[in-house]
Amino acid sequence: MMALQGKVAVVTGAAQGLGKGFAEILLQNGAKVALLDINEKAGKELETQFNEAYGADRTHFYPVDVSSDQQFKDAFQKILSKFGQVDIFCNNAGIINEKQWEKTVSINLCGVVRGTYLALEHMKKENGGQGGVIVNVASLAGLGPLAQTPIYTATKFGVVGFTRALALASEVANYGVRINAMCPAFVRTPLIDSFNSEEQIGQFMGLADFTRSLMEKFPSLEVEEVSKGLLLLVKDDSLNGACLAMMRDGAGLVSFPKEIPKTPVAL
Ligand SMILES: NC(=O)C1=CN([C@@H]2O[C@H](COP(=O)(O)OP(=O)(O)OC[C@H]3O[C@@H](n4cnc5c(N)ncnc54)[C@H](O)[C@@H]3O)[C@@H](O)[C@H]2O)C=CC1
Ligand SMILES: CCC(=O)/C=C/C=C\C[C@@H](O)/C=C/C=C/C=C\[C@@H](O)CCCC(=O)O
Repeated sequence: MMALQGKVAVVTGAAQGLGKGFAEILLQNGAKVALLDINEKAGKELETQFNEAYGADRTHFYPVDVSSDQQFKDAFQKILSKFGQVDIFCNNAGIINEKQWEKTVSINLCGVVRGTYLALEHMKKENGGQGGVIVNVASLAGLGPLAQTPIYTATKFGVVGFTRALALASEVANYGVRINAMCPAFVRTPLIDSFNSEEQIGQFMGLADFTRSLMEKFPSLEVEEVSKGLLLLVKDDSLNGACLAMMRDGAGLVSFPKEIPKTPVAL
């Protein structure tokens, strides 16, 4: 198991919700944490709160829009200057917006790719790196479709596929970096009310009742529960290419079929 004492972690979308919970559990386990978020006010407030709670200079906030290549790269350089290294990188920032769908793709998928590649270039042994672990936050909607949010679903399937492919590349090329995905069901954060918002859901507002039925089938998790899942994926150094599915009735590592299950058809 990876010891976190003295390790340096980066969490995107850290100002609230799951990212805040992930940052806190990493601090509680001895890591230093760089908080990245587009919400500067909330990020600075959280930096103060965490430094008071866990010790001065254990946390630093960096205002970053993960859809901006330059902002992400600039922040990463500042993090290396301040902390000297990055051992853990959690790509968590994400939105639901089916109307501004290119924005959703740029944040949820492209933002994860940007963060992953920044971390990998720094961590991989062939570049003189010390190795490390990257956790990409997908969703259960990256394993099973959410009818009301086809674009959000597409981005989360993309995060799962990208994470699994890069984990395999890391294994084959011996990068010394583990890359895993988190696939939680509904979690009690501000994001969960998106399905009621015409501004975010647009043409799919009529499917709100279907989502409500799904929320009965998959009752909401608490941030604290999901944060324990993050800690597992970070600490268990046997896990690479793992997808942790998390639902109220329990969590488990997804077993992807070696063969594609199919029903034969006559062509
Ligand atoms: N809440 C839920 O039910 C579930 C959420 N997830 C995923 O977990 C991640 C976090 O979601 P929540 O904490 O629930 O959402 P949230 O809306 O509470 O927090 C998201 C955070 O990301 C930040 N953010 C948004 N756009 C950004 C950008 N362009 N650059 C940097 N930061 C940005 C926001 O300012 C906010 O602090 C997302 O990727 C989401 O898809 C996955 C499964 C379930
Ligand atoms: C409708 C989307 C929305 O507005 C609210 C989303 C809330 C949280 C974010 C999302 O990541 C949660 C996804 C939970 C998905 C749960 C189940 C689906 O994957 C359907 C699985 C298909 C099935 O087995 O029924």
